[in-house]
Amino acid sequence: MADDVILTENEITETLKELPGWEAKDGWLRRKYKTPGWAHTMMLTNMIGYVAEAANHHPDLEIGYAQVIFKIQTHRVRAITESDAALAKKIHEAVTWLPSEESPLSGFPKKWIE
Ligand SMILES: C[C@H](O)[C@H](O)[C@H]1CNC2=NC(N)=NC(=O)C2=N1
Repeated sequence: MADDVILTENEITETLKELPGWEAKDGWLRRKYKTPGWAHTMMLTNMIGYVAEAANHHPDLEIGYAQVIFKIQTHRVRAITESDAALAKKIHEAVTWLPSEESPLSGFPKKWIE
């Protein structure tokens, strides 16, 4: 496993350009995801858990009826590292994915996770 590479302020700013709706606050990358309700909140939480375990890099989560607040930093160094940016990008890709117009998949018929 590579050593923890702590991101500079400029690198964090550049990272956030690729992460719509995210912020860097108090040494954490953070994003609030709004869900259609409790069932989607639970599915989203489990998906995050699965990806985090596969990555062996874990967020802090705050779960509400129709939202999940995702916070990530590298605990070992108490700072935002390349690992945090990589996990945030993967999670954001998975959370926001819906079928394209060209896809044979119809997609969830109502409001999805934002
Ligand atoms: C032993 C295991 O690899 C470490 O505890 C991992 C697990 N997940 C982790 N997640 C995060 N966010 N930071 C860490 O330092 C970390 N360390």
